[in-house]
Amino acid sequence: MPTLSLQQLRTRHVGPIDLDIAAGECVCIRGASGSGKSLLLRAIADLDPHAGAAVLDGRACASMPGPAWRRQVALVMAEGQWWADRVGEHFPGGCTPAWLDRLGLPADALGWQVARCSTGERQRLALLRTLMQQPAVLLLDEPTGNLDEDSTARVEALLGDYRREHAAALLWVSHDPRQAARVAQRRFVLEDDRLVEEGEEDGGEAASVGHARSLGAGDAAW
Ligand SMILES: Nc1ncnc2c1ncn2[C@@H]1O[C@H](COP(=O)(O)OP(=O)(O)OP(=O)(O)O)[C@@H](O)[C@H]1O
Repeated sequence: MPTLSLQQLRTRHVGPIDLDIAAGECVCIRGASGSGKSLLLRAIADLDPHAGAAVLDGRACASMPGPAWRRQVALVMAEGQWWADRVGEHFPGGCTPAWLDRLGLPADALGWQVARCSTGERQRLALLRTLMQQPAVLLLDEPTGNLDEDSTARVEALLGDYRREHAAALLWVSHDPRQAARVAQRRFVLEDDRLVEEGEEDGGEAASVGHARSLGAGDAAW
């Protein structure tokens, strides 16, 4: 059974989409600016109007309250949302220095005022905050969009470890085809309101509409 299953999912701009993402699999979506990638992630997180169904381990989104769904199917937006002044107030369970260090953040970062954080610091802290909740699915909206090369590598490595250690399903929106090739087992482009699967590295043509196969043994390990 896939971890996340999108069944005839339609948003204002996209669909219907059928897509299964297996436990431990990363699927990347690229597409032109304005093609509807963020709206698709927001619909899966049940934050925007949509038709069709999103199903987590056999349980439909519609069968549970939105906050409970989003604890398991977590949307990570570029800079996150911040409701308190101090960074640490957004980490109710705390965060060890080791986790902060993995993203190149100092041990005292939880004591910072949110207002002083740079865009890239907010992006990394928002990601860490979400990982602390240990969601089964991560909906990642350009998670390295504001980051330099070193921080991008750190985020990619951390998310790779999280995916493997938690058998998490990742749906990763990126504008960078090289990043998509590095991090994802399957890659799609959002074109003409539908997901078109990209061909393999041997130059194969874009293959199919977003009906998914599950991650199989021997798929690329990242
Ligand atoms: N609340 C809204 N009402 C009407 N249209 C909207 C709304 N929110 C977004 N849109 C439009 O929907 C389209 C898709 O937006 P979306 O943010 O999903 O694009 P995107 O593919 O993520 O783009 P980018 O790569 O630039 O982030 C855009 O044309 C946007 O203007």
